[in-house]
Amino acid sequence: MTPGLRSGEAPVPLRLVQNETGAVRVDIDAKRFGDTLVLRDVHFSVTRGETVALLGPSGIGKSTLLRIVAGLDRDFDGSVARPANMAMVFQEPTLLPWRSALQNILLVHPEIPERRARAMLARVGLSGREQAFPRSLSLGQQRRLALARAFAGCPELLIMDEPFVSLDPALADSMLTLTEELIAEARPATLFVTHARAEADRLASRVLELRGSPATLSPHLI
Ligand SMILES: Nc1ncnc2c1ncn2[C@@H]1O[C@H](COP(=O)(O)OP(=O)(O)OP(=O)(O)O)[C@@H](O)[C@H]1O
Repeated sequence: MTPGLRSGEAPVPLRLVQNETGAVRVDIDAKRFGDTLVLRDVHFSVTRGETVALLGPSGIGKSTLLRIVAGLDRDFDGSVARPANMAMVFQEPTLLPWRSALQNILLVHPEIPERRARAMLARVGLSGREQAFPRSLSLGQQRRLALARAFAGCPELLIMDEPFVSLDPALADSMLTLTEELIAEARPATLFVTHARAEADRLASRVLELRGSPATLSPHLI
């Protein structure tokens, strides 16, 4: 029997389909690494304009879940329906070191006009730094550039993996405010991982928590 299924149920074919509504539908029956079952019966949706925080202890499977939702890991039992236009923000800014701030946006979004890339840089407070290389930017500026790049393509789905971790409190606060504003403008379906309950309470309209071994979802209303 396919793992994660109850007796009598038909196996769900592995598929990753495009969702035209801008919403995300996640149905993970099982995710294994080798013989180890990491995720079991993880089912949830995120609608367009909704921000959902994903909490859980270290090593429980949060990043694994994000990678499945993003389509980076297709080796699981179940299905994910998501919009095609997606952006990801990681703990590290993951910028191209030998490209200018402007090129870091345009190379990822060849479809947008240069004026939009410049406008996004201005929107995140990097006006005048268009030709700067990432290493000449402060960590806060690099994170702002990563946000500008994520939002430049008007994503329908935004996935963030601990985007504010290891920032000093003042910088984390200003990044949170900027992210809140950008999300309010673009209204993507947003799913983000955090260890900080305060971040979840501030940004998210709903909190999901992974618990147990193998991990499954325990929903919380806030
Ligand atoms: N590529 C892999 N191969 C084998 N095991 C893996 C792989 N990636 C993750 N794991 C294991 O899967 C489990 C979940 O890992 P994951 O990184 O998703 O946890 P996490 O909740 O994001 O942790 P953290 O909060 O520390 O980042 C862990 O036990 C990890 O060791």
